[in-house]
Amino acid sequence: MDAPQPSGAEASAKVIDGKLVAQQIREEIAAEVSRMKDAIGAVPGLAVILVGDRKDSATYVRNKKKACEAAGINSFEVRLQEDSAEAEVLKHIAAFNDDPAVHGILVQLPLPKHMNEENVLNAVSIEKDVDGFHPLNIGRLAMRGRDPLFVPCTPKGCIELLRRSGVQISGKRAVVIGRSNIVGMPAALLLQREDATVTIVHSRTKNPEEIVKQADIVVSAVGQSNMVRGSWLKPGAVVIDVGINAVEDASCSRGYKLVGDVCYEEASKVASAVTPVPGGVGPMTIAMLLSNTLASAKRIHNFQ
Ligand SMILES: Nc1nc2c(c(=O)[nH]1)N[C@@H](CN(C=O)c1ccc(C(=O)N[C@@H](CCC(=O)O)C(=O)O)cc1)CN2
Ligand SMILES: [Mg+2]
Repeated sequence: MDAPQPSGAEASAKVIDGKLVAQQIREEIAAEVSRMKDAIGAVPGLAVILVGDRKDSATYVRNKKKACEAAGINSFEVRLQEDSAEAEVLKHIAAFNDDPAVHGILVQLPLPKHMNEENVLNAVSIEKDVDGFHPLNIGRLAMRGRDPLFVPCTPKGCIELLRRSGVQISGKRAVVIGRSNIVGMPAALLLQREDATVTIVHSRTKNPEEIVKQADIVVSAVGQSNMVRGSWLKPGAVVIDVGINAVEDASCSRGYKLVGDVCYEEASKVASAVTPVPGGVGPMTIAMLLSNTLASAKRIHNFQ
């Protein structure tokens, strides 16, 4: 899409409906899982390890399990107490690495502070690393001519949303705001692999708004509500808002509402397309996890 360029105050960006796209992808995956089961009798399996009692993590894990069920994917779950030893997590990872019914393993993040995230992520077999967080998979993402076995789900979801919305990436200027290991860095690498010219803006960047203003595609993943203003955006830019920030709102039954990093009202007057929060990138994360799990099972069973 070489987007129409909204200019006046009335202009309204296209809403990129991540919930709808994710649902379509989940249906495609369910059909593939069924085709695989019918053809070779094998069903993809996802193992999830959850440590501690964070409510948000428990919700994400529950939603992953439900999504697996709906797609016909088997799921296995291990829940450990907050004060469990790191060795306990490593023991479960080793067992899942050896289990032929398991094609994907993920450890829900963040881990409790006393655990070394790097040790834990390194322990997942790269062949089952459906979160794409193993350093070998991330390293391959960063290299030309090398392909990772898996790509992290949220950044993969951003690219898939752009692709399915008809947004051309090749040759465009992309700015990624934020440099986290799970979103910002892999998103920048993926955009670069799609032949965008990529700049990363981070907490030490001087005049971030001037850099963001040059972007045809903006991916924001910082976790600061309404940080990116309409005035930061180039008219016609495509905005992918990865931030999920809770802000107090007494009119909501749970006492807060979720907003993104981008001031949505302002952005929708300047951008050509924008993802909402909630209902934008978030649902794509789980759809991409199912996609990686199916791909892993197909790879392991040599099924096309
Ligand atoms: N091992 C991992 N840990 C974490 C990941 C990950 O990909 N792998 N990502 C996030 C959490 N996450 C999945 O784990 C996740 C976040 C958000 C959503 C989502 O659908 N969000 C909804 C809003 C949900 C709500 O109402 O609270 C949306 O944006 O519309 C799905 C998955 C950190 N940890
Ligand atoms: Mg950051």
